Amino acid sequence: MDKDPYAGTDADGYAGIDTDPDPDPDAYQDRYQDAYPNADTGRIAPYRGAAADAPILTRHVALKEAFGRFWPLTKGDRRWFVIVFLLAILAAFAETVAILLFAQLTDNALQKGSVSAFWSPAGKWLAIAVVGGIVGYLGNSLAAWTAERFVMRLRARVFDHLQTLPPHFFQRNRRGDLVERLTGDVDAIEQLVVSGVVEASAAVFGVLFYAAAALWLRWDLALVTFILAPLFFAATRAFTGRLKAVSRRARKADGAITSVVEEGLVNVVLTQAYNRERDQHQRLQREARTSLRASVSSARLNQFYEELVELLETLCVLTIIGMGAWEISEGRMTLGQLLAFAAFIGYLYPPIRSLGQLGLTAVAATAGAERLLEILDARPSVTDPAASDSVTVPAGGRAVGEVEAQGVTFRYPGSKHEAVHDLSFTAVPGELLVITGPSGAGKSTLAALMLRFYDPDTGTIRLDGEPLDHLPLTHIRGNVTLLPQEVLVLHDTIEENIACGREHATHDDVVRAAKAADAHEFITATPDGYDTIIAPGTSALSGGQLQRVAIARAMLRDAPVLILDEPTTGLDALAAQRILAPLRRLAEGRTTLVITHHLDLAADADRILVLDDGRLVESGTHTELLQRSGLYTTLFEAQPQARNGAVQPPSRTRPSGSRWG
Ligand SMILES: Nc1ncnc2c1ncn2[C@@H]1O[C@H](COP(=O)(O)OP(=O)(O)OP(=O)(O)O)[C@@H](O)[C@H]1O
Repeated sequence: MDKDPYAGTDADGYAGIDTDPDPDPDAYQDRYQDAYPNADTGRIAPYRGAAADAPILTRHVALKEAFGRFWPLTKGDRRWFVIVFLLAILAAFAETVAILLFAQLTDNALQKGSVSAFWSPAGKWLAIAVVGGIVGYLGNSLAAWTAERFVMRLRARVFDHLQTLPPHFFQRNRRGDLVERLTGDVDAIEQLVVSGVVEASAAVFGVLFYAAAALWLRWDLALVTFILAPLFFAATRAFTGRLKAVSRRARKADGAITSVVEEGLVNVVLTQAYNRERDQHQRLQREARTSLRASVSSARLNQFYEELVELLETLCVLTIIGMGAWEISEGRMTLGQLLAFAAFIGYLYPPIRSLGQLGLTAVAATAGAERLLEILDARPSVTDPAASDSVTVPAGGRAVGEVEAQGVTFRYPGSKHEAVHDLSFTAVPGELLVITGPSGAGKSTLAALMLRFYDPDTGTIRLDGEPLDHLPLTHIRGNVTLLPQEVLVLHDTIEENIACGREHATHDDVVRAAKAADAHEFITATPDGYDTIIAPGTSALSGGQLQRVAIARAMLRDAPVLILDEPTTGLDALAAQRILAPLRRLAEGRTTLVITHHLDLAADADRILVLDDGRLVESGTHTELLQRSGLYTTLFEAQPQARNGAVQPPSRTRPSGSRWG
C-alpha cells in the first residue's frame, strides 16, 4: 500500500494529519466506481494512487472529523494557546470585577449622592480597565500570530501534497479551483481550528464568570434567566444545516471564479486572436452570478439568525427588568444590584451569542475542510519505495544510464484501453533510440513511465538493472531528464530558467550551457541579455529559441538518461534544423530516447522503435526499417522531405568527434 510520505511525520506539527482516512479497500473501490462507473475496477488495486487520477470527489465531512484531521497542525503552538486561554480568563475576570465596582458606585455614590464614596471604586475600576486593555491587546495579538502560523503550515502542507500528485490530477481538476482551495478554504479552516478554539474558549470563560457573578448576586433570578438560554442554542441548530449547504455552494462558486480568471489570463492571447472576449466575459458572469446567489443567501441566513437572537435577548432583558422591578418594590433588591445583575446578564449574552455564531462559522468551515481533504486524500500514484524494498543509492549519485523495459503494460486509471502493451527494449549510454508511431500509439506514456509518474500494471522498467520502484524518486528524476513537448518556462530571467537545471549553477555554467545549446547568441541579443524576463505563454522568445533554452537547461542538468518528447514539434523545418546540432551535442554520451513524429533524427538513431496502439510493431535502424516497407516506411514517406531525415543535415551541423559526426 502506498503511504503518504508525510504520514507519521513529526516535524512541524504534521504528525497526525491522517492522509489515509479510508483504510477500507471496499470503500475505496466504491468511491472509485462512483468516479468511473464504466471502469473495469476489478483490475485496479486499491491504494495504487487511482484516487489522484479521479476527479475530486465530494465527501461530506462531519465537524468532528474536520477538526480531528486539522487539529494536529497546531502542534508546536499549543503552549501559546494556553497563554491565550489564560489571558482570556484574566480579561473575563477583569470585566466581572469592573461590573461589581459599577454596582458599588451606583449604590454608594449615585444613590446616596456621596462624592467621597466615588473615588475608591472609581480608581479601582480605572486600574482594572488598564489591566483589561493590556490583557486584551496581548491576547488578541497572540491569537492572530498563532492563527497565521497555522494558515502558513496548512497551506504548505496542502501545497506539498499537491506536488506529489500525478499530472493526471491536474488535468482533471481546474487549476483556479485548486488555487482557491489553497487560499480561501485554508482561511476557512483556520476559522475553525485556531480562531474558533480561541474565541470559543474566551466565550466559555466569559459565560462562566458572568453566570457565576449573576448567581452570586441573585441565584434565583439568575436561574430564571438561564432557563431562556437553550433558546439561543435551538436557534443556532435550526440554521446550521442550511448554512452549511450555502457555504459549500459559495466555496465552490469562488473556486469556479478563480478558475475562469486564471484560465482567461493564461489564454489571453488566444482569446484576443479569436475575438472571444465576450465569451470569456459571459463565463465569468455566469460563475459570478452563482457566487452572488450563494453569498447573498449566506448573508441573509446570517442576518436572519442575528435578528432572531436579538429578539431573544430583548425577551430576556425584559424578563429581568420585570422581575427586578418586583424585587425592588418588595425591598429585596437595591437598584445597584439590579443594574449589576442586568449588566451581568447583558454581558452573558454576547459570549453565548458568539458561541452560537461560532457554531455557524465552524459549520461553514467544514465546507472548506471537505474541499481540502479532497486534495489531501488524493494519493500520489507513486511514492518512494518502502525501506525494505529500497535500493541504497548515494544521495545525488549519478547512474550509469542503462535503461531496460521488460514486458511493460500500462493502462491509465479509469481507462479501459491499454496505452502501452507488453513493451520491451533496452538502451545503453551513448545510444540514441528514436521512438515513433502514429498519434496515440503510447509514446508520451512511455516517457511518463520512464520518469515513474506512473508504475506499469505489469512488467518492469529498470535503471542500471534496478527496478524503478525500488529506487528513490529523487534518484530517478535526478538521472532521467525529460524535455517535454511543451517547454517549461518559469516566470523569471533567462539565466534562472537555465540555472534551474542544476542546484548552485554559476553564471559561467549557465553561459557554457547556453553556448553548447546555440542559445548564447540570441540571448545576448535580447535587451537585457541573460537578465531578460520570460514568462509562460507570453515569452519574448520564439518556439525554437525557447527549445534551445530548454536544451541549455538539460545540458546543465547533465543527467545520464535523456528523453526528448517531440523536440521539434511546433517548429518549422528550418527552426527544427537549428536545434538538431545542439540536440546532438546534448545526447552525446547519454542514453537518449527521442519520442517523435518528425523523423529529423531518424537517420542518426542507433535503433528506431515503432509503436502502434501501444505495441512495439517494428524495431531496427532507419535503413533496415525502410527495407521492410512496413509502418515505419509509411510514416517516413508521409513526412515532408525537409523533416524526414532523407534531407540529412549537412555534416557541418554535427559536432566534430560526435558519434554522428
Ligand atoms: N491522461 C490520460 N488518461 C487516459 N488516457 C490517456 C491519457 N493520456 C493518454 N491517454 C491515452 O493513452 C494512449 C497513448 O497516449 P500517448 O499520449 O502516450 O500517445 P502518443 O503516442 O504520445 O500520442 P501523440 O503522438 O499524439 O502525442 C492514447 O490512447 C491516449 O488516448
